[in-house]
Amino acid sequence: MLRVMGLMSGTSLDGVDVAVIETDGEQIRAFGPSLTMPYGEEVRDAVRLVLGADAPTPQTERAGRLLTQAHRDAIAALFADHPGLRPADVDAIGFHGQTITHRPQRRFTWQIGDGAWLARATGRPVVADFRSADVAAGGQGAPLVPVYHQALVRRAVDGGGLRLPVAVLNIGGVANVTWIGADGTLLAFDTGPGNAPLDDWLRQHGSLPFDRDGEISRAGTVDQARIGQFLSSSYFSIKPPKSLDRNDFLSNIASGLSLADGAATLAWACAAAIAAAVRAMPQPPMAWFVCGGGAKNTTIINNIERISNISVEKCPAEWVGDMVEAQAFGFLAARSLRGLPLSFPTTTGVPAPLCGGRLFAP
Ligand SMILES: Nc1ncnc2c1ncn2[C@@H]1O[C@H](COP(=O)(O)OP(=O)(O)OP(=O)(O)O)[C@@H](O)[C@H]1O
Ligand SMILES: CC(=O)N[C@H]1[C@@H]2OC[C@@H](O2)[C@@H](O)[C@@H]1O[C@H](C)C(=O)O
Repeated sequence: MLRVMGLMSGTSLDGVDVAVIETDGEQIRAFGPSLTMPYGEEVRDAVRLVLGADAPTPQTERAGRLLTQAHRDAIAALFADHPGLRPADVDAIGFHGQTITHRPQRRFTWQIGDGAWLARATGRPVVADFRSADVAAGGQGAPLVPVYHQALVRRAVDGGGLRLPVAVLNIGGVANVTWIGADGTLLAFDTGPGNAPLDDWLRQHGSLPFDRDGEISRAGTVDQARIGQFLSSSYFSIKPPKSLDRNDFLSNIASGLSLADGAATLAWACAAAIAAAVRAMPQPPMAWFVCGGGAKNTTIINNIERISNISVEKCPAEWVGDMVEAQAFGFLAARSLRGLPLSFPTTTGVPAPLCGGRLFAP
């Protein structure tokens, strides 16, 4: 068993999640401490400036440097909060970096962040660059979390009380789903926009970072004509596996609406895209389990239940919903070190199960 630390900086650009787990890359033995360190405006602005970049520039260098330093600071904060855990107790760090551009159809995906620098700064082996090998082999490069969702679900099934098939949702900036069948079959893909268009809408029109607890979207009226238009996007008829970049769906479906009606329409759009995902599954899931920050948006959660007619169940407490992605990159680091596959034909569309990640020694 390894003790690994996973680091995730997701598409919502809210901060770095750090989580420790004990695993051999197949089973999860224990969950360790975790924390979120929000980004300061300097890092967030530097990253926003380079979203969509496809070649290195002084701006991408700067964003990568600030981002990596913020990850080092988040790691230091975790050790400071947990003096019983020393750096030497961590066998490896899984460092996702920050996706700034994701164009798998051009075999291009770019996560900024300097794995070599982080390995030197922490004195620990770092596994980074998780998506490139998959994209180079013709896969979508995302989602990569499904194999970890599978391990979580297996543990919960063994513990009793969870019946298959289930669907584990991650609602971050973009939303993705992992369907797990009774025989362990995996099917995974990005369902559509998550919180990103809603966050952008509230930032631009309400000077708010996000729709806390779904309060603003709850107060508005959904514009169903715009939802109809949104659901006619070709993305929803593409067969999975499929993946998205943060800004593939922008907040312009809300243009001209009031703050609350725009928020209500965007929160419905996120849920309608999730409900539409059931059509691609071999069987409807018995329940949704929702991770990621969007799990706290009760409007989105209620909408998912209403549109899909499938209940959203509480995740087992040990999962720590906000930390699942960070835990996953620790798990993927362990798999990478053991040469186990990270992606599969049914999760990224890669032709055969494939390992990935690049190891940086300290
Ligand atoms: N209390 C809350 N109420 C409503 N929404 C919330 C709350 N807390 C967080 N969120 C939403 O969750 C988002 C952050 O989610 P998360 O950290 O899972 O995303 P991410 O990891 O950056 O994205 P991705 O999974 O796409 O890479 C915020 O931007 C916000 O929209
Ligand atoms: C290219 C990229 O970074 N994609 C992210 C993004 O955020 C959510 C969704 O889109 C998912 O496909 C993926 O992240 C998770 C962690 C994954 O790879 O499973």
